[in-house]
Amino acid sequence: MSILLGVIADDFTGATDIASIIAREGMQVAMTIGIPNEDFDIGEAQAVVVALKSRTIAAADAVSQSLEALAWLQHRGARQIFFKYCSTFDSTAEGNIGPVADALADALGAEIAVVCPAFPKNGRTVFNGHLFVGRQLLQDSPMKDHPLTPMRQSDLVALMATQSAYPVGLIPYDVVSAGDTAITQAFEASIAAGKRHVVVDAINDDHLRALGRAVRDHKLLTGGSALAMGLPANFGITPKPASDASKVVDAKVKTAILSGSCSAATRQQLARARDLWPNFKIDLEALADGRPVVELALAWASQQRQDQPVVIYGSADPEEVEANQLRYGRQRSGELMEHALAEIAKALVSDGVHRLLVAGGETSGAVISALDIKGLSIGAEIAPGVPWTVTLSQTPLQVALKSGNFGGPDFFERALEIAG
Ligand SMILES: Nc1ncnc2c1ncn2[C@@H]1O[C@H](COP(=O)(O)OP(=O)(O)OP(=O)(O)O)[C@@H](O)[C@H]1O
Ligand SMILES: O=C(O)[C@@H](O)C(=O)CO
Repeated sequence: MSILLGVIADDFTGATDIASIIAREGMQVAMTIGIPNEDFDIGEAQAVVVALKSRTIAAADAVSQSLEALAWLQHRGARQIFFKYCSTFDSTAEGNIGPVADALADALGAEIAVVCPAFPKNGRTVFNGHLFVGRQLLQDSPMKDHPLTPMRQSDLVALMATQSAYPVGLIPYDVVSAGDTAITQAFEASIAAGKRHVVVDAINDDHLRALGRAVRDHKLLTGGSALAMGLPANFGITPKPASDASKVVDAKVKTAILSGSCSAATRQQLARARDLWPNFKIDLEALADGRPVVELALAWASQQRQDQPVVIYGSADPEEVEANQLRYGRQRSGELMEHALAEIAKALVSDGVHRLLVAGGETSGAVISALDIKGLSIGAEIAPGVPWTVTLSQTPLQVALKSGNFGGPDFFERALEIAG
């Protein structure tokens, strides 16, 4: 069967985010970790989400991986391609959003591509081309201190223009609120004006649904997951009741919460989790000194009660992260922590942990890659953009990959409540 929608996501949490939104709107979704083999079984999937870990790698590598994913999706007949990036436009000085969007537009022969990271349910809105996180401009939000992709500019037209080789336009709020016909006309005017990428304002879900209708014939869409909300309807698909596919694992399974996310939201969630459950902090300095931190964490975990989750985290406040980065370098600090958490995940799973909650996009990428998981099926939504998933592996694991900034303060408790 040919697929309708092909999604290329630049990180794993973002991939589960968009997969859960598409599934909620009624599409059968398969999610692959990395570019799948030719024989990857997509079953009855109408949409396939290819999860890459390409957000912070070299731009040239992000482009080549994305093009490879595109080729795979085209081979499966995908009628429309969606490049999913973060709702806070997480990117480095080199990209990778612009270079990947350019390359996909070229490969598809797309004359225009929307740029819309808005995710109103999670407080991300775009107004006059500026990205807001709650009431703050992106550049004033905690994203300015992100360990890997500090965002210090909120004007998406300017940001995209520095990353892309093509002219960038804007479809502002007044046009968007006039509805899909007005948006369609504005896209035509943008093409006539020589624009290739167009930032589109959206401050609520109605705007995104109108935009979804207006882009029904576009070959390439780029944006956050909420832009996908209106797409299944373009293919005549209607929403289905919530799935309970996540509840395949016994309720009393051993559970671990692993966090490398240093976002304000995760730190608040962790503060609550630490009050409730046994917890262990990974010391980056000890890791850098080559001390056996992973072994210590595992020995500690093995002494904890089996009927409650263990919480293992590296997450730290911006001052501590900055001090670590000054001492060990930004990339090395991130890699040391990701590697340690991934090794811990591997050992915990072989020791019988069957339910994992992982916080942080890069961290999730490291953990899922280390576990050698090839795909995930999407289950119940814990919070907007964060579903439970079940791994497509011989011994299925129940996994939730939480984007750093997603979820309320009680996210971890809520996740365990609905896990079964
Ligand atoms: N104590 C620490 N010092 C320095 N870096 C750290 C520390 N703890 C974690 N890190 C690194 O910070 C980075 C956090 O990125 P990650 O993508 O995992 O979380 P996030 O940015 O909050 O999530 P998302 O990308 O979903 O928004 C990782 O590379 C992680 O290894
Ligand atoms: O769009 C978002 O905010 C998330 O899906 C994400 O990509 C965070 O890493």
